[in-house]
Amino acid sequence: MTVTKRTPLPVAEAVAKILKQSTNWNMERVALIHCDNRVLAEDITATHDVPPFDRSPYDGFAIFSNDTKEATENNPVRLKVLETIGAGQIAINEVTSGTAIRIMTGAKIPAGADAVIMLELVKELEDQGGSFIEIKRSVKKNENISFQGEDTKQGILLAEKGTRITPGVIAILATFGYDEVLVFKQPVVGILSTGSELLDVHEELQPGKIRNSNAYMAAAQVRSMGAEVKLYQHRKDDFDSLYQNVKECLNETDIMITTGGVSVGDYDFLPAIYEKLGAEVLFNKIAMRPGSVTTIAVHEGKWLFGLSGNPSACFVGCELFVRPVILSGMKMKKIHCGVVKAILGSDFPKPNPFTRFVRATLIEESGQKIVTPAGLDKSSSVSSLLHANGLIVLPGGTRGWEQGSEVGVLTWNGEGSEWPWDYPLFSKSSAIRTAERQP
Ligand SMILES: Nc1nc2c(c(=O)[nH]1)N[C@H]1C(S)=C(S)[C@@H](COP(=O)(O)OP(=O)(O)OC[C@H]3O[C@@H](n4cnc5c(N)ncnc54)[C@H](O)[C@@H]3O)O[C@H]1N2
Ligand code: MOO
Ligand SMILES: [Mg+2]
Repeated sequence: MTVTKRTPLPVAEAVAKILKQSTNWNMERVALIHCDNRVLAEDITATHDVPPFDRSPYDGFAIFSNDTKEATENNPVRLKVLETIGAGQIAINEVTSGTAIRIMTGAKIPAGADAVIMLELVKELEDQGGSFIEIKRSVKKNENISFQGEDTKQGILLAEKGTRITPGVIAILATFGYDEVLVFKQPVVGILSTGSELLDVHEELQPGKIRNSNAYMAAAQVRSMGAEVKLYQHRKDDFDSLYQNVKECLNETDIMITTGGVSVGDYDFLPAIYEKLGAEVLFNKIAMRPGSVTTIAVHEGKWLFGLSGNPSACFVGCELFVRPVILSGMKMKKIHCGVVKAILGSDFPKPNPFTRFVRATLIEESGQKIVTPAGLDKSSSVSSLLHANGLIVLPGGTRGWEQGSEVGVLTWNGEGSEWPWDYPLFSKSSAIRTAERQP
C-alpha cells in the first residue's frame, strides 16, 4: 500500500478552515435550576428596576431627616415610633415630622421618610404615650436608603445570547423571573477510541496492551466545553467493522470524535473510512506538534474529528479544533482557548520545524506570569497532562527557546479568546536560536 502524501497546513489556516463552516446547535427551554454552565440562546434584559422600590439597607428607623437637624449629644431629638415593618411588609402609616417607623433591612421605605438611622444609634424609650426613640446626631436626607434602580435600571441589556450561564447569570435570571431559560442544546459528541491494543479502564494489563485513556480524557474536555458525551465502546483496528461503527455513531451524534488510526500505519483506517463515507476532509496534516496527523472532516452536517491516538496530541487536537466548533454553534464570542503572555521558566532547546504546543504549568509570581513545560514533551506522553494548565505556543521554524523569552500560552480553565488571536502567537520574532546564544 502506498502512503498518500499529506501537505501540512499552518495551524492558523486549519482553525480558519474550521471557522468557515457554519455550525448552529438547536435551542431548548430548560428549567432555571438545570441551567448552570449552559449557554443563553436569548438576550436577557432587565424587565424592571432593581431594587424595584426604595428600601432600607439596615435594621433601624425610617425618619424625616429634617427632624434631626439640631440633634446633638446634649440635645437629643425625640420621635414617636408609629409601627414596625419587616422586609416584605408595607407601612400603614406615613412618616411625618416628629415620627419614625421601625424598619428592617429590605423593607420598603415608608412614605414621608427620607432617611434611615441604624438601631445601634438610637435610644429606645417606652412611656404611657407609646414607643419613642432619641437621636443624638443629625441624619442627612437620603442617608441609608437603597434607591429603586440603583443596582439595575429597567431596559438595560444584561447578558447577550451566547453568554455562558454562570452562578452570577443565574442570579440575574432568577431576579427577573426566568423559571425557564432559552438555551442552546448541548451538541452530542460521540467518542469512539480505535486501537486493537486498547483495554477498558477496569481491565488488567496484558502484554502489548494499554488502557484506553483518550476516550475518558476527551469526554471530560468536551463536557467542560458544554457538550453532551456519548461514549462508545472502543473498537479494534478492523476496516469493515470500524466503518460500520463510525457510520452508526454518526447517526446518533452531532460531532464524532475518534481517537487513533489517523496516521499512515497499516492499521490506521480513519482516512480510508472518511473516504468511503464520502466525507469532505478539511485537512489531514497540520504543521503542529503534537497532533500533526489530526484529520477533520464534515459529512451531511456532522463533524468528524479524527484525533491522534497519542494522548497529548489527542488533548491538543480537542482544545484547538473541537472547542471552537462546540462553542461557535452556541454563538459564543470567545470560542477559543484563552491567550496570555508569559515568561518561559526554563530553556526549551528542541528545534521546532512545526509550531509546538507544549503542555505546561502557568503560575503567577509577584505579578509575573511564568510558564514551564509540565513534563515529558512527547506526543505519546500522558504524564505531562497531569499538571498542565496551559499550552506554550512555540512558533514553527525556530531552533529553540531560552528561559526568560516571552511566549504565548493557551489556557482552558478561564476565559476564552476570540479569533484571530491578538497576540502574535505564531510569529517567531522573539525566538532565540539556541545555537547563537551567548555563553
Ligand atoms: N511513518 C509514520 N509514522 C507515524 C507518523 C508519520 O507521520 N509517519 N505520525 C506519528 C504521529 S506524529 C502520531 S501523533 C501518531 C498518530 O497515530 P494514530 O493517530 O494513527 O494513532 P494510533 O496509531 O492508533 O496510536 C498511536 C499511539 O497512541 C496510543 N493510543 C491509541 N489510542 C489510545 C487511547 N485511546 N488511549 C491511550 N493511548 C492510545 C497507541 O497505543 C499508540 O501508541 O503516529 C505516528 N506515526
Ligand atoms: O501528530 Mo504527532 O502527535 O505530531 O507527534
Ligand atoms: Mg497509527
